[in-house]
This record gives sequence, structure tokens and C-alpha cells, in this order.
Amino acid sequence: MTEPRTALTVTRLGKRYRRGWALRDCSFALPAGRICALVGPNGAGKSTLLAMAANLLTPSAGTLERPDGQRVAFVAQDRPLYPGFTVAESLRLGRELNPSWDQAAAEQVLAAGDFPTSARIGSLSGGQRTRVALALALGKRPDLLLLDEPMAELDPLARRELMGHLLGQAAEYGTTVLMSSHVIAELSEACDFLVLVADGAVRLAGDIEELLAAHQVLVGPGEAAEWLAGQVVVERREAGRQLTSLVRAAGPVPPPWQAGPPSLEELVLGHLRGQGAPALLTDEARVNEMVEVGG
Ligand SMILES: Nc1ncnc2c1ncn2[C@@H]1O[C@H](COP(=O)(O)OP(=O)(O)OP(=O)(O)O)[C@@H](O)[C@H]1O
Repeated sequence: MTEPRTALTVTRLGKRYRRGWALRDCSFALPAGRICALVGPNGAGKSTLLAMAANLLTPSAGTLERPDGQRVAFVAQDRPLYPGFTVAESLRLGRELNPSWDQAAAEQVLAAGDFPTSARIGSLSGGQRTRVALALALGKRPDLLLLDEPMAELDPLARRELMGHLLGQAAEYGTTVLMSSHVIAELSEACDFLVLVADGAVRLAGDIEELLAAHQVLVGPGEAAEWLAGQVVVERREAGRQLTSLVRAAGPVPPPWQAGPPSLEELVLGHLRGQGAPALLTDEARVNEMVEVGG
């Protein structure tokens, strides 16, 4: 059997709560085997998107498609576990509920934790609970692993260790990972794909290298601003007489501008601060039904 090319296809997806749309007209494709960062400001709809991808929330509009038989694991932001269970009992439940259960994979995640498997979930710290939740998720041997701010409560050493372990497992088994986080530095080390949502819509989606290559950071004197008029300007900031701008330049950048590639942080912050530029999705991230692809 050939491996499915796309792990998740989201088409015109929307979720409406009583107060209004949390996510609207959201379309992108996530190729199988990629490690995807899901970023956006507070309230952008990241958790809502992840919960719909995990089948825990019904979309109000649009569709989500995944390959038949795909195994999905989800670590939600509040790490829902049974507080009265011990760690060992939680794993036993995981084993009973999942035919694909891999006890060794789950135990490896717990190995570096400083708590016994006889400990009750309710007695664990937030970071320790995260470790148990990740153990349960990896024990399922998922094809698609959905993580909502997985590293938020972990100390820096545990972060590094667990992220390294997670990436090793994903590489070994070809797992697709979609994880939300606000810590861009962490994501830039781990991820090769990006989905940026803001105001309920997808602003950027695709291979990180390709997205970075499509943008430039320009630094120049304020008088050079006129040239920007013909470019796709994502963001511009002035400090004294100096202008800094994140652009998608249509051709060579003339002097006196100094152009350089953005870091992932500059790309993300630029798109969060300046939301006027059209959305950009790379070829891999586009879904057929989309008419407008930006650029
Ligand atoms: N159960 C709910 N009922 C009503 N509104 C909700 C519910 N869950 C989320 N929302 C609203 O939907 C919007 C998106 O929320 P969501 O939690 O998906 O954002 P997020 O990007 O994950 O935010 P954060 O970065 O703060 O975790 C917010 O305006 C939020 O108030």
C-alpha cells in the first residue's frame, strides 16, 4: 500500500460559537510526515481547529478529510486525565482502548520523569501530567499527532528532552505532527511546516523554508518608502529615519534598501502585527477547492 500523501485536508472549515465565528473559511493541506507548527494570537482558533481535527468538536461549516484508518492522538491544552487513576492505571486504560497500543513507546516517555507509575494523576504537577498525556498519545502509535501547546508547562530540560524524543519517534514512524505553541524559537527547531491563523483565518501555510524564501526583511531610509508601493508589504515599522519592512518583493530590491531573509520569528511576528497582506499558501499546502491563493 502506498503511503497517503496528505495527512489532513481542511476545506473552508468554520466553527461558530454563540459569540460568533471562532474560525472561518479555513483551508489548508498538511502533507504526511511533516512536523507542523500551528501559530496565531490568543483566541485565533488554534485549539478549536485541533479539537475539530481530533473529532472532538463538530465543524459548523466546511470539511476535514483524513486518510481511511488513520490513527489520531490528541493532547488537549488542559491534559484531560482521570485524577483518581495512577499513572500505571492510565496506561492500562490506554492499552485496553487502543488495539495499536505500544507499551514500550509509552514507557519511554515516562522513563525520564521523576515520578513513579504508582503516583496518582491528581498528585502530579502540570509538567508531570503533560508527560503522562504525551506517553498516552505516543502509546497509541498515531499516524497524526495533534498537540495543543504541548510544552507550556514543562521546564527547559524536560522540554528539550521530550521534544527530542517526540521528533525521534515521529521520524522513525513517519508520524505527522500538528502542534500549537507561542514559543517560536522552540517551533523553529522542531518544525518544517507552518500554519498561521489570525482572526479566524489562515494567513500562511506551507513549508517553512519556502515561506521564508518568499519574504524579505528590508531596512532603509524613510525616503525609500515610495518603492514599497508596488510590493506586497506585510508590515512596516519606522524608528527615527529608518524604515524596516517585511515584504514579498516582486523582483530585485534596489538600493538603498538592504534586504535579508527573515527568521521564522520575524515572519510570524510580521504577519501577526500587519494583517493586511494577502494570505500565502505554498503548493503543498493548497487545497483544490481554493480559488484565491494570494502571493
Ligand atoms: N466552548 C466555547 N464556547 C464559546 N466560545 C469559545 C469556546 N471555545 C473557544 N471559544 C472562542 O473561540 C475563539 C477561539 O478560541 P481558541 O481557544 O480556539 O483559540 P486559541 O487560538 O487556541 O487561543 P489560545 O492561544 O489563547 O489558546 C475565542 O474567541 C474563544 O473565546
